[in-house]
Amino acid sequence: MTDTRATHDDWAATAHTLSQALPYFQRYAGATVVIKLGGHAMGSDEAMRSFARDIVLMRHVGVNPVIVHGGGPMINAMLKAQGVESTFVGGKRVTDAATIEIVEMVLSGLVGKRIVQAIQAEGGQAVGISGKDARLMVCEQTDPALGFVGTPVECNPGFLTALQSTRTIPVIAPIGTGRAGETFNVNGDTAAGAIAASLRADRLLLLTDVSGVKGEDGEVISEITPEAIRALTEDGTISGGMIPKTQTALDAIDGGVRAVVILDGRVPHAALLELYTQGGAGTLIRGQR
Ligand SMILES: Nc1ncnc2c1ncn2[C@@H]1O[C@H](COP(=O)(O)OP(=O)(O)O)[C@@H](O)[C@H]1O
Ligand SMILES: CC(=O)N[C@@H](CCC(=O)OP(=O)(O)O)C(=O)O
Repeated sequence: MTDTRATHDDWAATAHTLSQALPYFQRYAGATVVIKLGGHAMGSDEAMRSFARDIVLMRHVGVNPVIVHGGGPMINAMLKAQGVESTFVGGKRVTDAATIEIVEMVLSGLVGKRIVQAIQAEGGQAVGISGKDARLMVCEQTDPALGFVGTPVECNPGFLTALQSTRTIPVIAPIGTGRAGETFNVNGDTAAGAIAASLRADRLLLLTDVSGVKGEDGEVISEITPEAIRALTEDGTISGGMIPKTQTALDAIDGGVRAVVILDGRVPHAALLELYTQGGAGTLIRGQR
């Protein structure tokens, strides 16, 4: 008897939570939300299942989710198996001709398809593409010293909105094409920012393995201004892999994205918490619109 009561109370709590989410469901119905899933945030099969389920739920309540993924640790493992060591400059991998082939194989072939399969296992429809497909991300070389690393200069948002009209969730690997048909390695955060700006997205969520941008005291900053980002980068508080993330946030906002959030993708249901509850965590960078 007591057990039945407890279960009933649990259900009542679940129903209450769902009911509380109504204003958020209404706010984000029809919104475009670009979610960047970093390699460090991907984790176990169970974490991937949970992420995929959340994305399918978002789709069902009217959000247009666009996934852009990373896969740095997976690329490192494959390069190591081939006896190749990578170096990073400002959070970007120095990419020679042999490395770009492995990067493309790992991102488009392995990581992207794993996410597609996970979404489809939860009942969604997803398609794995890279910035080469439909000229989604045309790039210029970022810096000759980085080799085949590209900066997106032109996107194809019309192709993504066409996918949205069939409720298909794009899963995008950060590989770009050059105007002369070269293949470029694009930092996952940079790619997500360019795509979010081209769509004038309502939200860009950068899911990583830290709880947000940390200040000098090591505490997460819940909301940060572009000026503070510049100051913390200059004094070295923001370093390594956090540089492309914060730079992406600034570029995305300049490009018309409403808001960017940098948050911990290892927290279960991180994206749902951010969109559908008051308990959204991480660091918010607000745009102008
Ligand atoms: N000020 C900072 N606040 C938080 N993380 C920082 C900061 N400066 C550097 N970092 C580093 O940035 C890392 C996130 O970047 P990265 O490893 O490239 O993530 P991902 O694989 O998710 O793209 C964190 O794990 C942390 O070590
Ligand atoms: C140019 C560049 O650095 N490209 C990245 C692309 C993958 C990525 O960004 O992965 P995470 O998001 O997991 O870090 C790389 O080669 O690692």
